[in-house]
Amino acid sequence: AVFKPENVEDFYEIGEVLGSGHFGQVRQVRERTSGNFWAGKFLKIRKVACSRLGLDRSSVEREVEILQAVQHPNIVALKDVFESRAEVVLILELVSGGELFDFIAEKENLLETEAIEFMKQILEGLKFIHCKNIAHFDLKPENIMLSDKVSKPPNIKLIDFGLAHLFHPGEEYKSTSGTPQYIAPEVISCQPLSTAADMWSIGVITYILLSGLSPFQGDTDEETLGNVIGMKYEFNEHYFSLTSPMAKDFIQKLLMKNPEDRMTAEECLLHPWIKPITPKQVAKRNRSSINMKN
Ligand SMILES: Cc1ccnnc1
Repeated sequence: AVFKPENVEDFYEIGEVLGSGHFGQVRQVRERTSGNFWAGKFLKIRKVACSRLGLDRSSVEREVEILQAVQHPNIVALKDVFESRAEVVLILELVSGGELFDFIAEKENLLETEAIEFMKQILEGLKFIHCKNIAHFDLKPENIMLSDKVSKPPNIKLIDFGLAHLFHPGEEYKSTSGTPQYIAPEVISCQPLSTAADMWSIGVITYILLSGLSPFQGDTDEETLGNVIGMKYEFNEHYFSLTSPMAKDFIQKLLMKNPEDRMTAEECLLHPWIKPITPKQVAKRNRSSINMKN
């Protein structure tokens, strides 16, 4: 694929840095014709294959293909792509509401019903990409953002598809990238991966959302990875006393060692914690709240 060879600065005024990561930098940009704001993701392309710096051009082409395939209200939209000699710039929808977890931390008390509203949107986005045989493979709180700071309820956007993968029928895919706290056991033990690896990450994210604790985190990455492989986690009564049994059941059905045993995004949306069936269940859920003590 060839991206626009024009100079991105002929069309966009480059603004402040919004974030940076393994890929390069994301900066706010302003479209000169319309005055609208977007996010420019500046990716360094490596000139020689053996260089450690920068990204392989083919991996950038993959990210662009995937973003073009996943147009959904809960997935960050791709508008344009420019390339210069050593850089590719993705022009993305501007997501300016900050990270989900910063939003939770700022609020006083958060009912499980509000946490469920967030989870529903995350799961709708995941259900959409998974039904297209695409896995995100880097789900973590930093990659779950709010579109703005004013919408009620806030609108969730999944960002950073730099590690995402489109599965072709019958293909085996292995990768060891991801963030230790959130990666599934099969990633660590180099087994073939599937969209179920994303569902494990959702289990970890839900556990943290409800308790403020990270289920497998150790003092070092090695310790964390050991805890994930050993399935060593618990619902410490001191942090989970206010959490409903349905919420714990939801998490347990995602933190399963065997990827095939885990709920899919579609099954999560039908789980009683997310989609209560009886008014009694709704009442039980509303009596519980998030533990904001820590
Ligand atoms: C960090 C970021 C990424 C994409 N869009 N807006 C902000």
